[in-house]
Amino acid sequence: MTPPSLPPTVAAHVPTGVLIDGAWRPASTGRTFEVADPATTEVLFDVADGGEQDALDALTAADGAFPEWRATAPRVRAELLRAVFETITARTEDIAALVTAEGGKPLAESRAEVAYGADYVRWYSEQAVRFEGLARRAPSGANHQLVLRRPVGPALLITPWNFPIAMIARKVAPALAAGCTVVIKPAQLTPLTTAYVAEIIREELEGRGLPTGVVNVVPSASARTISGPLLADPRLRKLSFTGSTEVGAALLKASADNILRTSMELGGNAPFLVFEDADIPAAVQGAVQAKMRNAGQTCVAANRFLVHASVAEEFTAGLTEAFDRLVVGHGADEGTTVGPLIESSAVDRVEEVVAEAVDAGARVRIGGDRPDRPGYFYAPTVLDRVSADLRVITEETFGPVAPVVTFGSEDEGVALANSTPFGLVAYAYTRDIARALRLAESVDTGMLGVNRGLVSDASAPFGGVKSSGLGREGGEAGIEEYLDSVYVAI
Ligand SMILES: O=CCCC(=O)O
Repeated sequence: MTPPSLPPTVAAHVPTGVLIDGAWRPASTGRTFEVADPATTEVLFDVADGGEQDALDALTAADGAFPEWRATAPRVRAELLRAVFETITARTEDIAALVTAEGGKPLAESRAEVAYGADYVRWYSEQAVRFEGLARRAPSGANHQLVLRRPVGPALLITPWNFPIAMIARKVAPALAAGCTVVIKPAQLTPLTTAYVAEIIREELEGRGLPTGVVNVVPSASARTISGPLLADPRLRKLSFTGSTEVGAALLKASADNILRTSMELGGNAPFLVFEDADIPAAVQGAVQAKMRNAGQTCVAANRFLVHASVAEEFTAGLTEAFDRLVVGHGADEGTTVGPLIESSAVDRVEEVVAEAVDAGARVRIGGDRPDRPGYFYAPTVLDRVSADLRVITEETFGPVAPVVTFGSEDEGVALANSTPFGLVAYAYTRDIARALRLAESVDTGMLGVNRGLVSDASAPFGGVKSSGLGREGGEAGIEEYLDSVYVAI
């Protein structure tokens, strides 16, 4: 069934099987699972529910293709990725419609995500020919040292539902550029965009006579059914995962037996600090961007607004007015600026943490309820008088809720910012550059936005510290995750 949000011309080109060694086929289980539009709850597609046999077949294909793929000239890999970038960019409208249909985000955001995802592919097409090695005389003078780089091997890429093109692009592009082959396990809730992009890569591989097993895709309703046998198989050499800290920790344990290389992009609890010297209208604008991208469902979403007491009312009133101007609706409707949450349980959770805050004395400045319409919506919400020990502050809300907590000094603000096991991103608004540099030293974070509500950039190292993960995606660092060093003493 194709709802109006997904043009039939796009729907006709979405593969719904498993992709193994260059061919789409039904799952070996004979089962399918449903993918629905979160704005209407209508079912879009039945997708192959891959099982253990599909996972192992995909790894066999990736392992079989690896020797030939790693031996291709870097320029060949670069040109393949460049062609994929061009095709994704040319098909922006189709892919954006798909992102909106399965994930709910407004079309303008989906277009931005397509450009962001394509940018990873372009960046790694450029990096594919620029691996850094080393040649030098040993300090003893007795010999020379060469350090060569080579791909780690077949990689399992497990992606989340909230950015179905950007998250796969930033894993698959550096993997392919490095010479690795891959098995992709897309998110159960949004597997369609990944399948569409994988088909673009498959066509390019086939058209250039390159090994067809380089990219394999196994959708499944059970992530563990796919990851379990693959992590236990010594042919797999690398795991890259984006998702919750809880699942990431379990995957790290499962990766230990085969000593896998791992990259983990996990949960966050981003503080958004507004100091007394901040440009408040700019801070409000940045806050809307940092909070409301994908209706608050991003790992880099500002989760806690920590505001100096002297500017708290001006900031909170400005944020309330800005939220009042947002338009909640179906992402494909003209004018929508906030789409639905991904599923019913996500709305239940947001409702629960807001109710807990209100019971504890928080004040609802705007929102605080579900709009009266079908689909998984929650109203953009601003809360103030919030105590810092409530779940709306201590846990990642993953919804359109902005709780405001006040502080009295820079030290107190930093202490509040650091009072979490997470450290993915932080945002700070201040006119004082010395303070901004102090924050870069004192806030526990992998990324810091200074007077900016968005840090994501294909050419920059994205990743966190503490329970927010291991490794970096994007930039020069991203390809390192897929490369080993070989030191040669001559
Ligand atoms: O949700 C995680 C990734 C978001 C981003 O790359 O900006």
